[in-house]
Amino acid sequence: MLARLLVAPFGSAWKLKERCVTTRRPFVKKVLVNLYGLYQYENNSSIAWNAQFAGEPFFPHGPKSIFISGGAKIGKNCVIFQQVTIGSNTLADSKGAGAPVIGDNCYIGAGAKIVGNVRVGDNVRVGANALVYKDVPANSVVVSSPSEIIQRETPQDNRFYSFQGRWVYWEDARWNPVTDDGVLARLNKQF
Ligand SMILES: CC(=O)SCCNC(=O)CCNC(=O)[C@H](O)C(C)(C)COP(=O)(O)OP(=O)(O)OC[C@H]1O[C@@H](n2cnc3c(N)ncnc32)[C@H](O)[C@@H]1OP(=O)(O)O
Repeated sequence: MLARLLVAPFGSAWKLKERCVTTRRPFVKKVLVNLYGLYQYENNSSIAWNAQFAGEPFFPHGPKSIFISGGAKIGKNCVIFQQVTIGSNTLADSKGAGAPVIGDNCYIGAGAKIVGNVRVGDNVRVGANALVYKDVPANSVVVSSPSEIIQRETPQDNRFYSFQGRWVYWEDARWNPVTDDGVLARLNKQF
């Protein structure tokens, strides 16, 4: 809240980020970078002030829980969902050491992780929760493991929970103790 108020005179956090880059005077730069950092902290994000963007991206759910390394380069007109990481690999002897370079018009789904010295071409779709550590050619879609159904036609009893030594279930917007002896016997047998 405080950071949002302090950022308001700059027009937006994005404009503040640009000022962090263009400001030459060291003391002013330090103040701006710290204010920008506070704003990121309040959003549970860390989009580095010196990460290079060819244009302002669109954050459909706001810049929340998004981590982008200072070494990353990102093209114009990109869409970046929440919980995305675009991160550096800083292990000196690693094959993937370096930071991602992402093209124009990319769409990066929620929770995707793009790490290390990878090139993602223009017009790429990165699926939700994808882990990208190898180059992705332009005009492609990249996803990680598909979801797998491991049981079918087996009703799942998701009602009962063990809490502080008692069995409880959630109903009418509150936790209720299990009192049915039959249910209790079954639950105690299982655990
Ligand atoms: C609160 C909120 O709403 S936040 C919004 C969150 N939404 C997102 O993050 C959207 C991210 N988008 C996705 O993940 C999309 O599914 C995309 C971008 C991967 C879809 O790309 P499309 O080119 O349209 O692919 P399409 O839907 O046709 O699916 C192609 C294949 O990928 C699979 N697939 C789709 N998404 C994923 C994924 N995230 N992970 C793994 N596999 C996936 C599909 O099952 C399909 O498999 P099949 O060919 O074996 O049937």
